Amino acid sequence: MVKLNKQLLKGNFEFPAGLQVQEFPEDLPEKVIQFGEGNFLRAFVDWMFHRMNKNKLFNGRVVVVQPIPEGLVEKLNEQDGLYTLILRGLKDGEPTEVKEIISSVSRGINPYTQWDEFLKCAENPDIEFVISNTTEAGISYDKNDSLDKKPPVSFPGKLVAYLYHRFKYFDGDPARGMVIIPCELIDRNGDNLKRIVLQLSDDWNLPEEFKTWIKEHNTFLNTLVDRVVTGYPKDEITGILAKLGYEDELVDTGELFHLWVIEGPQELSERLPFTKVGLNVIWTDDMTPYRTRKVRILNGAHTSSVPAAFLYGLETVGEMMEHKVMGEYVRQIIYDEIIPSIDLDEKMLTEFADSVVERFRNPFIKHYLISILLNSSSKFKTRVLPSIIEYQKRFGRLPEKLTFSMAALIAVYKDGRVEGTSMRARREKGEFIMKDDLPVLEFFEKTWEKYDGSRESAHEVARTVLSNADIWEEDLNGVPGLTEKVGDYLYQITSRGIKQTVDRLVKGGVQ
Ligand SMILES: NC(=O)c1ccc[n+]([C@@H]2O[C@H](COP(=O)([O-])OP(=O)(O)OC[C@H]3O[C@@H](n4cnc5c(N)ncnc54)[C@H](O)[C@@H]3O)[C@@H](O)[C@H]2O)c1
Ligand SMILES: O=P(O)(O)OC[C@@H](O)[C@@H](O)[C@H](O)[C@H](O)CO
Repeated sequence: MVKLNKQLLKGNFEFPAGLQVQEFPEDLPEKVIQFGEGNFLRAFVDWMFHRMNKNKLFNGRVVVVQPIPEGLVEKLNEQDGLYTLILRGLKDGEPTEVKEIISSVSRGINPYTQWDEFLKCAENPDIEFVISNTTEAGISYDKNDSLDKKPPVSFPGKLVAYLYHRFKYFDGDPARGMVIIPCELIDRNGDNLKRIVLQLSDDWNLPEEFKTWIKEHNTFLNTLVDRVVTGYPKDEITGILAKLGYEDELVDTGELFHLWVIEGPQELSERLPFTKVGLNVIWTDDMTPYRTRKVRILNGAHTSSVPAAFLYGLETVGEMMEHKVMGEYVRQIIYDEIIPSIDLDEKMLTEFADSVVERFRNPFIKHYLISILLNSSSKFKTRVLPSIIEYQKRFGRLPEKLTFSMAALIAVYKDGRVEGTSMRARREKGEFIMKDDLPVLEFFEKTWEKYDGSRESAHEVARTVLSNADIWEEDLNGVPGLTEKVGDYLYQITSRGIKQTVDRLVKGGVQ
């Protein structure tokens, strides 16, 4: 089979009907440097730049930097930055599939083997924007990082190296400051990235003038992204490629829905005219309500329902939503516990929740529970725990199902064995590989080893887990009633099994 690359676009290859293909944009300059080549950015930001280019609006391309040693830039370069994006869902009630070859990526750079090439991008005056999505783990301060490492280990370290090179090359020219737009799903991603960039600049004794240039002439924006991206469609790839007629190792899939909230000055919306091509991008001066709504309802519902659904034996979000018990469990969690815990307009929250339920039910995408389970402990802290704590404060009692969801998450690690950097764990249906931070996996392995099957021992597991301030940033045994309830649920899950426990919980029978 022929491979997707620019020759294919330039030649007479007969692309299948229904696939949108643009002329290869050879002459467009690179205007964006992007840290991260993952599924999400390719199905979201790069798709947006592509849409603008198609409408002759942005007229620029994205040079993609691989943030860690392993990644996809080699494959990206083999395909001249091209890949096929398949978006699926209901549009005006009709099943819709949009297939398109995305051509906004100019090339990929691996800074581990192409450090000079990476720095050369800092010398390019056309490159004005930095985009990133390096997972929640990416925007973190590493005090051992160093400018002498080529490249520095962390993403913020690489960004400092880039900005410092630019600062020196353009002699501190204020006009060469960058607009930095992170997409990581952490609270106030732009503010946090800026804080770490300045901290590293201090640690590395970089000149005061550089730090002033960062503060005064570079803009760090806070953003919130929303689109379910299901990535490479491993189950259906043979059929998809047969229909496309060419080989593409970077096929990406996701839902039709998208929303990008950017907290930033209106004048930037002129330089980044996403809305002019109908993209759902909101420029605002306060993204907090959007973030609270999305992270607590959509991500919170995922993170609180997936452990139980996965232990139950289900595989995808779609299956979970259509399941008689689990589907009801998710709805009860959203409407009876998460929404009442949030201090925002209830009507607005309910409308958003309705749309989330519909998106979760999207029958045209396969969102695997196991991929949502990845790094669940840190996600639980930011996405679910605030709902538990705030519900407790508002109503003087714990939300049953969210509290149970904590026990279900702890139960996922039961009898798991750490192997290398992941854990071999077991549900009724069979073995699976659980991925989380290594210290977290080791902690759960050790904690469960002491379990003897008794109620007291289940309470001890709950007490030990809740006391781990490295995971929760506080000792959660201080939350009234939490240890007791989580311990009870752990005992029920391990003695009766997950199915019976959830079934009774949903029908209001467990206590
Ligand atoms: N997939 C979705 O539906 C979706 C939707 C919204 C937001 N997100 C966010 O996007 C993130 C990435 O999702 P994805 O689907 O693109 O995953 P992916 O695995 O395809 O890509 C992950 C990217 O992060 C980089 N990365 C991983 N660990 C890193 C580290 N420690 N330091 C620096 N870079 C690191 C990788 O190099 C890669 O570029 C997720 O963490 C999620 O919070 C995903
Ligand atoms: O991508 P993660 O692993 O951070 O979280 C899993 C899902 O909750 C997430 O991908 C959502 O589908 C997404 O945030 C929707 O915008």
